[in-house]
Amino acid sequence: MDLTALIDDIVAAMARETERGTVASYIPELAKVDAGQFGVAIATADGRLLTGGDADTGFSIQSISKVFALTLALGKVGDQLWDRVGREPSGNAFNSIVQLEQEHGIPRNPFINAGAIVVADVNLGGHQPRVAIGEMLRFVRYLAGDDAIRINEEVAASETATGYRNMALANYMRAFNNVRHPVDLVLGSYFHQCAIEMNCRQLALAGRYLMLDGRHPEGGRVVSPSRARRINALMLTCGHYDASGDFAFRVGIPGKSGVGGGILAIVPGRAAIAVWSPGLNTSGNSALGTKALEMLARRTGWSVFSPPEVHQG
Ligand SMILES: NC(=O)CC[C@H](N)C(=O)O
Repeated sequence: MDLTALIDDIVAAMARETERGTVASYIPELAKVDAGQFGVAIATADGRLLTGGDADTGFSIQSISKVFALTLALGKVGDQLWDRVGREPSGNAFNSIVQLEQEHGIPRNPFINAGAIVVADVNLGGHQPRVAIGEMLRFVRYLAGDDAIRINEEVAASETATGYRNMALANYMRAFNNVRHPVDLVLGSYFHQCAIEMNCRQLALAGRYLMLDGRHPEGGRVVSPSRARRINALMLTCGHYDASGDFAFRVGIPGKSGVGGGILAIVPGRAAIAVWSPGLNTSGNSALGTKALEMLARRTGWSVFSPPEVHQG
């Protein structure tokens, strides 16, 4: 499989698309982004990095940060995390509150907002937000091998000023003692983690440990093999909220989306893929990003549901 030619085909096909979705506007700073952009990067298990389109343009990773935050939280508290957050798809929107009352303040999974706020609470660990934010940034830089990765303070401030739903979720869970630090500190940390800015190239590199059974490609281990597999399992079942089933059906590999329009997708043993296009579909997932991954999976044969020998890439 000639991945360079495939990337060229994908970039050309996405340029022709007229249904490009709608840029998120509930975080005012994100509404300023031009919906005409599309980028893709593929980091392969044999150490290549192939890119196309706007792969060097930075974007807000938003909920993709929940993958890295979960990895850190599991490193801190291990399986005890699962006393405070579930592992089931919610079947609801990413910012929904409805299940929390019936389910006693325990969010369905770490990738919906409520679950990610609990994870942020765990990662605070009694420290000030700047300590947790610094740790997260160092972790992502280490995964990507790139110290240029930064937090976009305007995006963080924009969400801090308007994140009423997240404030409601955090306060609600505080009432169940499932958020244990002051709500403003937890959300300060969460909003900054979401405001990490990366380009497709950096994001694909940061995702390599998940295709390598938890190994860092430069040596050493980020997580154990079983933990890497479990994070991938959660990405497949919960990474696209109430559209996770549709993503598994159409694309067939674990993926995590963010309202900045990025998606990180993992083909175990093969590739870590980042796509980005800011226009979202009605579930809040990148419209073109999903289409591009569908095309890539079809052309390469990459799927977690097929034996590796049929993969062409
Ligand atoms: N789906 C997302 O990317 C949501 C992240 C965003 N920061 C929020 O909490 O609303």
